[in-house]
Amino acid sequence: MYKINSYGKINLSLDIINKREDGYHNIDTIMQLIDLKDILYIEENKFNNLKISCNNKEVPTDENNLVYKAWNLLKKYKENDYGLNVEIDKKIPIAAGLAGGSSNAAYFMKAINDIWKLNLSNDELKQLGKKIGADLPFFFEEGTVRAEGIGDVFSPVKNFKNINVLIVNNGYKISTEYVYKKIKPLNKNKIEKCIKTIEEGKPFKKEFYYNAMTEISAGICPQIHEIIDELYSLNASVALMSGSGSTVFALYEQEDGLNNAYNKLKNKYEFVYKTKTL
Ligand SMILES: C[C@@](CO)(OP(=O)(O)O)[C@H](O)COP(=O)(O)OP(=O)(O)OC[C@H]1O[C@@H](n2ccc(N)nc2=O)[C@H](O)[C@@H]1O
Ligand SMILES: Nc1ncnc2c1ncn2[C@@H]1O[C@H](COP(=O)(O)OP(=O)(O)O)[C@@H](O)[C@H]1O
Repeated sequence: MYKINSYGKINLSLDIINKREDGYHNIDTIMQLIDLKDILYIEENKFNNLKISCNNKEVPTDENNLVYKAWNLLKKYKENDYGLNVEIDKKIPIAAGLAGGSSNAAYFMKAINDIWKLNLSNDELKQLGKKIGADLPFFFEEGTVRAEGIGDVFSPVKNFKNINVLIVNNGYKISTEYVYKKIKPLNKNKIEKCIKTIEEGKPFKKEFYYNAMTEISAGICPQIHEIIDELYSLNASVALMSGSGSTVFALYEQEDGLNNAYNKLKNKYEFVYKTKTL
């Protein structure tokens, strides 16, 4: 049995640059790995197939699961007749802007590459992952990176690890596709300023953190604005929606500020987690 951590991500800032010929959008974002994680339990079976189980009944366990899509991409590289049973212990809220599904698929790909010695390079895995979703390539980079293109062209950012993060999600699921369909590219070119303020370190300057998707997602889930305001009233240094939402994350420079906000909100919203950047 192999036990694999499958970490989530937040977008420390997100800009939409323009719409591409292929219908996707060029984005400019700072992606940050966080210690909020699912756990994948993987073991071989003798049936040359993939069996997925999950403690969250809202996660599909058929070919719609992104792990299944990863299996379909990788199985042609294996030189054995074994299959795999994958149990997903789901902690990351679904359709939340935290890329839980993409993370599961990416960490599954890394694990199988190692377990079955497929000898695929990180870049080959990244290119395969991109076929499953635009968020997958990030999980072959990890840490803190600037992502452009559809989210697959990376440049380094000074690492931003071990920062206190409060994750607040009211359980409202938002379709990424819906938000991208509604959004007008803004290209506010604010990412450079956010990178600069990250490189300067603390104190965090909230005016430089920005998510171009917030207004669209808050249009269908107004509570996003309420949660942001509430987090600022609880002394968050930064409070911002992650990705297409509905998750809002807050950065706290001090542990006691984080603990105070957590204790005030933990019984008010469906998912409230204390975590750290990785
Ligand atoms: C918004 C972001 C920001 O990190 O994250 P989430 O909120 O999903 O976590 C990502 O761009 C989400 O990436 P991901 O969720 O993998 O998107 P995909 O499954 O590849 O695409 C879902 C749909 O979103 C649109 N899409 C996605 C990525 C992109 N750069 N441009 C797009 O227009 C496309 O219409 C696509 O059909
Ligand atoms: N392993 C998985 N974990 C979570 N959601 C998954 C998974 N595989 C497929 N899905 C589907 O993907 C959608 C949400 O994916 P997720 O990565 O959680 O969203 P987001 O990218 O917004 O964080 C949901 O519709 C869910 O049914």
